[in-house]
Amino acid sequence: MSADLPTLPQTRAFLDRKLKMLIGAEWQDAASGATMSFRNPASGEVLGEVPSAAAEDVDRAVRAARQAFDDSAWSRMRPRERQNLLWRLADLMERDARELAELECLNNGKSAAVAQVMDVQLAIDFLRYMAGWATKIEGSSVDVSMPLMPNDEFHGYIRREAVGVVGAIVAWNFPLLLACWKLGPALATGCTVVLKPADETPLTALKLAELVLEAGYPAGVFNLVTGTGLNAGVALTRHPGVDKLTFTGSTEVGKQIGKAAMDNMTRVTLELGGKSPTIVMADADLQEAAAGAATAIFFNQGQVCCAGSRLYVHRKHFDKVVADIAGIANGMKLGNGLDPSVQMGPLISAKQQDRVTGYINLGRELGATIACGGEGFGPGYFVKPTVIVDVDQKHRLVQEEIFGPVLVAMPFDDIDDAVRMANDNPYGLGASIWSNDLSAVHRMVPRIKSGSVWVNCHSALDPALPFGGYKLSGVGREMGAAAIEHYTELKSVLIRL
Ligand SMILES: NC(=O)C1=CN([C@@H]2O[C@H](COP(=O)(O)OP(=O)(O)OC[C@H]3O[C@@H](n4cnc5c(N)ncnc54)[C@H](O)[C@@H]3O)[C@@H](O)[C@H]2O)C=CC1
Ligand SMILES: CCCCCC(=O)O
Repeated sequence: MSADLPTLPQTRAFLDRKLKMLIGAEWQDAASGATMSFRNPASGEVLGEVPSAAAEDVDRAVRAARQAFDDSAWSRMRPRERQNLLWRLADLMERDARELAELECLNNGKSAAVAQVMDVQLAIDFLRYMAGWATKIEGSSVDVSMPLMPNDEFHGYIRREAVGVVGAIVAWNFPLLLACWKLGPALATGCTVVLKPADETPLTALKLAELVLEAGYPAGVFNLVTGTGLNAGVALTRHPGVDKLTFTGSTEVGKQIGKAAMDNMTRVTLELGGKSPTIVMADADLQEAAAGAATAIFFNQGQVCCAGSRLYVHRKHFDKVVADIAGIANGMKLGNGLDPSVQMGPLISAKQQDRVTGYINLGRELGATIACGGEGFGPGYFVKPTVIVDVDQKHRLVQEEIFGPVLVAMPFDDIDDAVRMANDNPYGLGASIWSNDLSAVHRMVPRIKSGSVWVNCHSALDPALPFGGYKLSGVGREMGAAAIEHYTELKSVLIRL
């Protein structure tokens, strides 16, 4: 075990127990007895192991979710009770916020201090927002008539009903937050859930499962299967008993899931990759913009779907802004996320470290200039915060998601140039504009092809604002009223009086 272990005894106790999946009311091993280990990215050491579910385990979980949805205390529960349960779950997460943050830090590498005020708090706030929605899922009535029955009277109305059994598959960059983005609307609308966390990061999902039971949810409402994407993930995606799939991860896998879902006409929402531009205009507050652009790419080690991984700066400020960001990068303290003074942790895995350093080396081969950082190191899976210049729009570094602390930077000459370059990318998740010229900003916002646009900030999220992408960045939205629509079906009712 790593020497950098958590401060809370309950966190250590959690790590020391035998971790099992939650299917129905029981904590279970995989039927085959198969297990898979997960690591502490800060040291590379094995942290523990969980069951590695196969199709038969996923089938048991889906059946438990179906049973709970079709005929249980849950299916008879009224919206106010669903509201109160979600609020109680949020309260329990708040009680155990530090433990959740330490588990996330140990399993993902991110700062425990940041995880507590960002990942855990955003998840708590979102569940409370969704608790409010439980009692506000409304239909509507409409005056209808039938031309072929002119003398008859009718009453028409529209019901919004829970979609059913939800299969949720999430990634490793925000394990708890992504799980709660799926769990919140599902539980608010009366659905039931089978969650598969990422192979690398099962810990906070397991703790969440414990809190769901402690909150008082009936058995089978929330089921947790741990396992690999190719085994448990594929089985869940293809299971005919799943009414809706919700996925966060790579665009490559998202496409596979979307295609598989259509075989069963399973409803599907996909929150995928990104290559979001940060645009620093001629009138920007340059110190604020440089600090904001650095945070936009280096927060969470750049492992953020909407990270500001492309920087476009008005030509007259380009050299200064790049130099300021490089200065911030060179001054960052990298290390174990349990140390509150650490500003950047490791990447999630050796595979991810190799992927990111591979892109940096590709930049060198293509003649780009490494303005700062540019290398990985261990033990653990660290990559220094890196800024790359002397690239052009068609570079793979500019067109492809790197998903690490690597920023590519280019100058632009006018607003049209900036908009064209920002949109010249297969992704469309987020974008930020740094300017105090409201006319220019309001002219640009409608022209930017992305699901979120931030002004003088980046990656700022609120439960009420839908989050999701244009183009290769996904289908559908997380959060907001839009999420309620994705977890419900509409039913039209017409009664001849
Ligand atoms: N948009 C985002 O938030 C994220 C984007 N990514 C991108 O994906 C790249 C690769 O990261 P990975 O961890 O490999 O992401 P991934 O997309 O392969 O894995 C995400 C989740 O999908 C599951 N999965 C994998 N293959 C599956 C399949 N065929 N069917 C069903 N489930 C499957 C995994 O077990 C995990 O739970 C990253 O470098 C990054 O570019 C990765 C994570 C999050
Ligand atoms: C706080 C930002 C969360 C972004 C969610 C994602 O990377 O999938």
